Amino acid sequence: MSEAIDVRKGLVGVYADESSVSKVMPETNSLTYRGYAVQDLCEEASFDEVAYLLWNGELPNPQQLREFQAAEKAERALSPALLRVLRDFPRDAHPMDAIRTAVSFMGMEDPECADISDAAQRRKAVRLLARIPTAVAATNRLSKGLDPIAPDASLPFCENFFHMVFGKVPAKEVIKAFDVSMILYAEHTFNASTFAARVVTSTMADIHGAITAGIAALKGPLHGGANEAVMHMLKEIPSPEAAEAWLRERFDHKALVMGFGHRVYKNGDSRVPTMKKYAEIMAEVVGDKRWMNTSAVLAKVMLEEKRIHPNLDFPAGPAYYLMGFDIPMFTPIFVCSRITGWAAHVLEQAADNRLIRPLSLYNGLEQRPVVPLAQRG
Ligand SMILES: CC(=O)SCCNC(=O)CCNC(=O)[C@H](O)C(C)(C)COP(=O)(O)OP(=O)(O)OC[C@H]1O[C@@H](n2cnc3c(N)ncnc32)[C@H](O)[C@@H]1OP(=O)(O)O
Ligand SMILES: O=C([O-])CC(=O)C(=O)O
Repeated sequence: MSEAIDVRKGLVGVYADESSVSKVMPETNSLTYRGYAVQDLCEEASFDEVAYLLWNGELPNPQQLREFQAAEKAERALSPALLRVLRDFPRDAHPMDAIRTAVSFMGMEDPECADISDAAQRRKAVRLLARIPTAVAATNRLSKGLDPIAPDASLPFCENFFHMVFGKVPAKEVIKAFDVSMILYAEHTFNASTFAARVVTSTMADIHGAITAGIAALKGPLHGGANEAVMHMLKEIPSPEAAEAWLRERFDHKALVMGFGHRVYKNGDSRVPTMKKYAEIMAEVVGDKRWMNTSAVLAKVMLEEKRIHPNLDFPAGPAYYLMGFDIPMFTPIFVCSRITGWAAHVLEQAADNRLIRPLSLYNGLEQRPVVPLAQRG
């Protein structure tokens, strides 16, 4: 008799490979990037330092950081051809579809597109880190009938993003909250989008293909798309006082509550306390506590009734809203950050590659004869 085959739907609990990029420790609700606690990185480092860390394994010294920042700043501009393509996208296209297509186009334009050597992939990763925010900001402005704003190489990464979206740089508290969100979103082991990028890389395809796949996977509401869904949900709830009744109605319909639950963390997402702190700072800065008050009611009732904790998308959604971003930009902003984690995994996968190709347990019909077309009723 053959042994029972262990099918792990959703690959739950499966270790697909080893990785030294980050470590999720659900037993202590903690997360480290290359050995550093993520909340320490949020307080002591900037997003570009974290990008350097993820790609190089160590935090940069001041000289290394200056060189890394200079390389990123030099690559921010989009080509005239890409800008023309962005202008031709349907006005109502979802920005995630636009950015996925833009990254694919960047691949065709890149002179090193097909070169999958480690050195070339690293250079292309810098170009993607630099250009994706430009494409996200341009897409947002074009969707509103506004002209894109060119990147400003005199501005740091986060300041430049606000400049390209709004034409101005906000207060330092807002920049800090945004920078923290970028650090928290940067990397999270073998999540669905990172795994998609690794699968593509395992075929020896190029980094633009891997990142395009990552973006496609991130869009879904069970993954990165949840940060947009959270804000739509918060806006549907008339007031914090109405939140509990609204939620109980969702329970009656057995509906998913967006921004809650996680495949790995079952007792709380390591990143939530830090993001919540900065979302609350944003609520103070803007003078609007409604979203955080509504969020607090939802989190309390979800925990009491379902024992389910919020994930990072839950505080990130209102934080981005309070920063003034349009809701369809939230997941593209996640892309601007996660390009760092995806690229780190592309490099790691390629450095010790084996084609990723699992098995499926067939449960269809037994083999049968093909009936010629004329005899089929
Ligand atoms: C950055 C990120 O990608 S974080 C994730 C963002 N995604 C979301 O916020 C979407 C909402 N959450 C979910 O859909 C899920 O929690 C996921 C997809 C994140 C994780 O899914 P899984 O690991 O497969 O969790 P699983 O489905 O086993 O959940 C266990 C139970 O909790 C329930 N549950 C989990 N999350 C939620 C939720 N958000 N709302 C209501 N019920 C939930 C499930 O329905 C399931 O109930 P059951 O045992 O009665 O069937
Ligand atoms: O780890 C996951 O499955 C999803 C997640 O939180 C992330 O990608 O940041």
